[in-house]
Amino acid sequence: MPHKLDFIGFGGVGRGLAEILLERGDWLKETFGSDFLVVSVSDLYKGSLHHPDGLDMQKVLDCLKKDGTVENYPDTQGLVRGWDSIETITQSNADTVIEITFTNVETGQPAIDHCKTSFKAGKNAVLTNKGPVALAYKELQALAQENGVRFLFEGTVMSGTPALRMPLTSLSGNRITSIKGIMNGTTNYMLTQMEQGMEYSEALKEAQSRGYAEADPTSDVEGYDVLYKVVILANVVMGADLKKEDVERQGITSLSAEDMQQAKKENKHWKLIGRVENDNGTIKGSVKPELLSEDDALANVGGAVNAVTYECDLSGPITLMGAGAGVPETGFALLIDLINMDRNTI
Ligand SMILES: NC(=O)C1=CN([C@@H]2O[C@H](COP(=O)(O)OP(=O)(O)OC[C@H]3O[C@@H](n4cnc5c(N)ncnc54)[C@H](OP(=O)(O)O)[C@@H]3O)[C@@H](O)[C@H]2O)C=CC1
Ligand SMILES: N[C@@H](CC=O)C(=O)O
Repeated sequence: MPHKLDFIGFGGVGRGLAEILLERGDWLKETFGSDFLVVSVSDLYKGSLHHPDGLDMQKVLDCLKKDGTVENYPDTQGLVRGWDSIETITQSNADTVIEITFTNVETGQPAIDHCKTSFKAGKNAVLTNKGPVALAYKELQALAQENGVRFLFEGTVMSGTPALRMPLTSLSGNRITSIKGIMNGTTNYMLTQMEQGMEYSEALKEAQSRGYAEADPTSDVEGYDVLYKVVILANVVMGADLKKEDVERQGITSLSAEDMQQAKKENKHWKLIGRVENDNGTIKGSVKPELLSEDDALANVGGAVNAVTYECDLSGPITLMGAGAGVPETGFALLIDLINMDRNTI
């Protein structure tokens, strides 16, 4: 039986996963026994399609490329058009909802409701949307468990780089006492370009065109995106109950290309650093630009690459480095959750 998927939201990340499934669907079936079938795509402005026997995703992508919407997807018997996100989740025959709408840094909505509706309908939810995990992790995890379904979200921190699964699996048995890292691809890309002389606004435009930035890039440059990742790491990896209001936050908007170049002359680099620290039993989080000297492991992490160090009491510090954002990379994060779901592993 195929593993049937609803795509709720269909922007860059949705396209990333769709392209991966088209390119290596047969291989995934042969290698892992995972047979993924997209039965719905529901996007606010691009439109909505559902077919219980599956959509032709090449045709969906072709329509989007040509028209920017799925309106001209060919009619076939059984095709349903126009369902909104909630109708799709409640009425489709999918097993799993892929929640890839924008991250709302104020309320986490409508994604929190998308997750709740999925669980109550007996569907798993896999997301890269940080809102539900940062604001309602415990409640959603409990609801998923109550309904016997899975809640997976590897791509919420560092896209396809396993910043959550690695500490939760390979580092287990350690006490992780602190986490520190560069956790935003957009700003790290911008700071790297600004070090080379590019102006702030040009660097932001490039990061947006490469698919790294949030729908509203204020979230990236003002540090909200990293704040959410800090809360997720604290609560999911360190078992804390950190709230977004508890986290000190400062973004990169006060840094200019001149600041970056001046620092470089002194063999230093400005980086936007997220931290989670255990301060005598109280877990604290912060986000702010820090001036790192060359001997710091994070100083030369450039472009959209991110890196995070987990301070572990048994294994010592372990640093993970890889893509922090990007279309295929984040599509892959969804894929790895889906494969682990099929294997019944975390
Ligand atoms: N891009 C990246 O590198 C990474 C992104 N993420 C997260 O993944 C998620 C998706 O990112 P990305 O694809 O880049 O973002 P995009 O902004 O490209 O896509 C989000 C899509 O969701 C749609 N949408 C918004 N609200 C609704 C709704 N209520 N119902 C249906 N569709 C809706 C938007 O519609 P429209 O535009 O048509 O209005 C848009 O097409 C975000 O939450 C982001 O934070 C996480 C890690 C990395
Ligand atoms: N906008 C984010 C995307 C991933 O979470 C970033 O730039 O890191």
